[in-house]
Amino acid sequence: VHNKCHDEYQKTADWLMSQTKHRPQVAIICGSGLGMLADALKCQDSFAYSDIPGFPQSTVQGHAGRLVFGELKGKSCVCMQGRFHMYEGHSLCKTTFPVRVFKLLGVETLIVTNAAGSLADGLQPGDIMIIKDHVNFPGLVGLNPLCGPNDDKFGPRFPAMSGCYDKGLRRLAMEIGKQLGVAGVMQEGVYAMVGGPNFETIAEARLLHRLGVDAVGMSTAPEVVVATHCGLRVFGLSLITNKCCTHIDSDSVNHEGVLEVGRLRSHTLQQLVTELISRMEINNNNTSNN
Ligand SMILES: O=P(O)(O)O[C@H]1O[C@H](CO)[C@@H](O)[C@H]1O
Ligand code: HPA
Repeated sequence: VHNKCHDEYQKTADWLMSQTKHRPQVAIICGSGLGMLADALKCQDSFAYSDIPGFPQSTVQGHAGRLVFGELKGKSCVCMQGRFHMYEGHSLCKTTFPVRVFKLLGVETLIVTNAAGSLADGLQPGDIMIIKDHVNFPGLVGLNPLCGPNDDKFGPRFPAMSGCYDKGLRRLAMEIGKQLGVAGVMQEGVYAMVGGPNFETIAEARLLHRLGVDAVGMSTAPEVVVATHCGLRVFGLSLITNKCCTHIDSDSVNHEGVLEVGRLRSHTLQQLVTELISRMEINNNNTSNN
């Protein structure tokens, strides 16, 4: 366990607030190949992760490694173009570092996105799965970012995780999907995080299927656990980029194919996220000074 102390999150938050006038209410974490979600932001201030004190570095193709602040439909946002994964060798505390920084910046709602493989018969590549719940496999065996001394300033020792994907936002997203004419490729489902970086074996994919998992990936759960612990409202979506290999003659999966589906679906995802942010209610009084 490599816990960070409160001061380390605060230092990074203070540095960011000294560099930008934006005071974000909503944070977005872009999944593999989904960095274009930041393109819709107006009046951008952007920072390379390598320039931000305390920030880890992105090492995965399809994750640019840039933090972008900006306005979207009257709301102040911050967007991570590139997330951190456990398989990159980061401690879980590092993979989730930005989430607590967002909390200190005044963010109220976290939108997490990811690329994921489908195990459900009804989910095809290109479909959008609204995450209704998750199975945190690394977490179940103790690989959890909340392990170690609890920081009571962020949240309780034993946080509840039932209901961590906000029901109101899920409902709103489905409604927006209908209005955008993409409801046919949208459904709710359960996401499971595995450690990666290898894609699943056939036996592993079959096991996940039998366990009732709809989509699988190598991220998201730790970020959502840390966000829920510190009281952020969470919305999550998976872009289904491939079917998991459940038979010897299934097409095999590769990262290039994963990124390609992201490119094909970029416009729809951008519309969906933009509308969701535009129509979600924000309770705090934080507004950008820009
Ligand atoms: O979860 P994101 O970051 O979207 O990326 C997914 O895509 C990559 C594999 O192609 C893995 O990193 C997996 O987790
Ligand atoms: O099939 C997959 N498995 C795990 N992670 C993934 N990320 C995209 N597709 C997959």
